[in-house]
Amino acid sequence: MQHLLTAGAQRALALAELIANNSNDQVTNPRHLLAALAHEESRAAEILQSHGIVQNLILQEFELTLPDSEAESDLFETEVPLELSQALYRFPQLKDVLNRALEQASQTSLPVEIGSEHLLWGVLKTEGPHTDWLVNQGAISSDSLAASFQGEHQQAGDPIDVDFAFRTVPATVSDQTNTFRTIDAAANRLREGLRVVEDFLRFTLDDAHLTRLLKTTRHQLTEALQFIGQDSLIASRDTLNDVGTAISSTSEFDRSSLEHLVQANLKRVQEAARTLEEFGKLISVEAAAIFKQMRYSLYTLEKSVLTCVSSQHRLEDCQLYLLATESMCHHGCGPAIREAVAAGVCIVQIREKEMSDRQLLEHGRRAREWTREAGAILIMNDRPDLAVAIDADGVHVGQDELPVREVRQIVGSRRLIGVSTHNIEQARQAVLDGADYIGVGPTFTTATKQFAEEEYAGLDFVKQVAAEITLPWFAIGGINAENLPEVLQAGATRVAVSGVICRHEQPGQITRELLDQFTR
Ligand SMILES: Cc1ncc(COP(=O)(O)OP(=O)(O)O)c(N)n1
Ligand SMILES: Cc1nc(C(=O)O)sc1CCOP(=O)(O)O
Ligand SMILES: [Mg+2]
Repeated sequence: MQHLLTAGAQRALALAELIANNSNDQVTNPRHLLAALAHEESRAAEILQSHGIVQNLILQEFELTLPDSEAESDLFETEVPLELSQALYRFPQLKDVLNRALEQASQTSLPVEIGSEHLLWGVLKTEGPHTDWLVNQGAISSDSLAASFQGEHQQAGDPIDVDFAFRTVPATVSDQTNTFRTIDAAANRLREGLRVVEDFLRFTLDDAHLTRLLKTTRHQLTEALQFIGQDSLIASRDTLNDVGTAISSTSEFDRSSLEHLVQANLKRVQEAARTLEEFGKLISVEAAAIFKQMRYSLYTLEKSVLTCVSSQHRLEDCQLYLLATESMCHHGCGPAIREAVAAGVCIVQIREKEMSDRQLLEHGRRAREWTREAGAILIMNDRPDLAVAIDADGVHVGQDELPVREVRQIVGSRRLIGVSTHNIEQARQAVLDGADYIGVGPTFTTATKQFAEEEYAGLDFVKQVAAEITLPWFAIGGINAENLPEVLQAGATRVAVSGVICRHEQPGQITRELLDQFTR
């Protein structure tokens, strides 16, 4: 439910803020607001004057000063309607005043915007030196003010100059309470679900990148709830009477694996975010917008977490990846691929830049046979369409080629999509885009592909990825039997090579030498 403040009430709050600043006070308090309410020709000022209380008296009593006239005239420029939740956020020390003002504004049969007279009511209802002083000074208290709201002007049908503005949305106090209760319950569900997912990311997956993404979601929740008002949520909480707490579905206890558990909790937090978004719309548009963003982040997180888990299974024993190019091999690709997979390479990429589509199709079909016989994974470089045509297990794309989302449309959900990355931002993004594995390089100088000097990402990039990414990744670029120990030392557990195997007289033998190093 949104509660707008009338223009007069907004001006009073803004002026109170200026008075606080001018008086070197850190935060705006009820005395600043009282001085502001007495200032302009609003209903509140009228009421105060009718009790003999004028602005100068307040300023003197509480040693406050007004801002200069230029700053003050800026207040009349305010055009954007201010919502109660925003005011609560902006004026934390006026929280009680604003909540009291809302209570009073909600007393009428039709909901009203919160006007200056409601703020005055809130000021009078909030204990402090100002309430005692007001009683002594002009015998004005919340009780004496009650009449102004209850009968007088409404019964007379005399629309005296108040800044009421009637709204057409029906609202009852009980509707409000129920909305807050719903939001409170959904926020708790979301928080609990996020905690389960976070523990999985930290202790099972041990993924710093995804853990950070989850933390951002947690901060978004806190930020959005500030627009709603924590106090309203706690005030509306009624756990004993919440029928939901007594219901537990059997599916709640049906968790067959860690993967299932994390997926169930990711679904739970998405549902909670949707509830927050929908009910949040009734309280604050800002909060609802943040809840919506959260929901999308949670979809991305779900996709990334599940892809990560499933790719780790699919590429579990894949330490060495061969990029095979016909022209680089001594006796053609066939012997190189067959020998390499027999020696333990478990993933092969067809990387041909010179072949026509027809040649590539034929070559790809042969490679499919060689790899299938050996139980190895086959990836097509650059061409999602040909990956499908030869029934490859996946496709590899670079930063300038089709994005993952488009490639997925072509290759379907089961085929692997690999993405080349050359810096940590690209690596993080590839994880969020739904890549099944990433290439991380170039690590060392290579004769296989041309890179400018500044394009070499080196071992530092390998170390960065090792520190935060658990989606399977392959260090690549100039890796050979001599420098492989350094790459493994930097944190790589998987490596992709081309020249070192393709250009070798005995591809099987060098494959074994490379693989031996993983077990040392
Ligand atoms: C495993 C792996 N990593 C990186 C690449 C490089 O791909 P890309 O940047 O698209 O360059 P080309 O190989 O297409 O020249 C790769 N192919 N495989
Ligand atoms: C094709 C390719 N892509 C790279 C990248 O960093 O994206 S490095 C590279 C060359 C890999 O071959 P070799 O093992 O012979 O150096
Ligand atoms: Mg490419």
